[in-house]
Amino acid sequence: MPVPKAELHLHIEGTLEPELAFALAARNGVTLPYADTAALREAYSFSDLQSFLDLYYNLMAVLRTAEDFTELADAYLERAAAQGVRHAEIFFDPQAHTARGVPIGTVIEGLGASLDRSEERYGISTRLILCFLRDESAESALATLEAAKPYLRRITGVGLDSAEVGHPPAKFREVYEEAARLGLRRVAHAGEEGPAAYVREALDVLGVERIDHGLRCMEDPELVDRLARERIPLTVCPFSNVRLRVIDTLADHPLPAMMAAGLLVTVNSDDPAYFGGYVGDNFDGVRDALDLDPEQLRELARNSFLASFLEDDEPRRARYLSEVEAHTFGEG
Ligand SMILES: Nc1ncnc2[nH]cnc12
Ligand SMILES: [Zn+2]
Repeated sequence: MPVPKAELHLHIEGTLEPELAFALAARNGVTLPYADTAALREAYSFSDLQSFLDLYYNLMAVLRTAEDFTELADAYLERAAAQGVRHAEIFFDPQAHTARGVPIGTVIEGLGASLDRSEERYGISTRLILCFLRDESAESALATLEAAKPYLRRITGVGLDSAEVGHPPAKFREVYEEAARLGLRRVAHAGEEGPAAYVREALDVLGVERIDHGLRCMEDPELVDRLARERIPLTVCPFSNVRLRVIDTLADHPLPAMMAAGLLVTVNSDDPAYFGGYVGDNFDGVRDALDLDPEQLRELARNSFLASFLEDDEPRRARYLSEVEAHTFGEG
């Protein structure tokens, strides 16, 4: 049995498996530039973040109706449940859909229909985090937040993703200020390909409560001390880091060094359909490649709930944490 865990860094569009992509393409009359699922899978060889993003955005063309988004989320939740996920805080990229003429309401209500029955069907509590594309303009991010206002009851927080280098967090100061005024939680990708300075800026200028990835903080010991002291969670994605060539191999991953430095790190899957595994696979991968012992794995699982946005339901968080403490580690 896999250890109970929360997944806090998961792009729902990154769970689009080739089989579902082809099924949706057929249903929606979209032609994909790949002969079949095997040919598509062969394209999953990336040289960096941008080479992945190009394919990731192109494949979204198959997502058109609310039902498509519902099916996408259902498929993720079913897989996540099988890997021990009890709570999921799910990113989505509205601008990638509105740019193709899919209304934001279609996206949010489609995802929402799946999330509404997630607990009952899959035993997973959920939150939704709206991400701004940092390679689009600040004005576009503001317009996206404005368009999301009728749906805010479904949205817990905002995030920042897409091509990092050259798009520093400060570009989005205004939209994060507005998100804070609306009572939204704030996170941002930083220090994935971009420098440690972007991590600092996300904290100081955007007021984020969690850093997504954050790996490159390790180049700045003062920043590491601060992140540890302030208990700022880092949502690390080991398979993603290897596939996007942020690190060479899993055995080189700084995860153990991050834990030893006292950082509140969590393990996540990022875009599991593209990077070779879901969150339980990432746990197994780091366990094997980095020789993590059961107490380290328990710490990672515990951290996932401590770092989650469950402040509105502390009894639930306490229940999940006691499941972690009661877990017996065997092979998983
Ligand atoms: N790993 C990642 N980094 C930045 N943007 C993303 N969008 C989806 N996955 C991403
Ligand atoms: Zn990500």
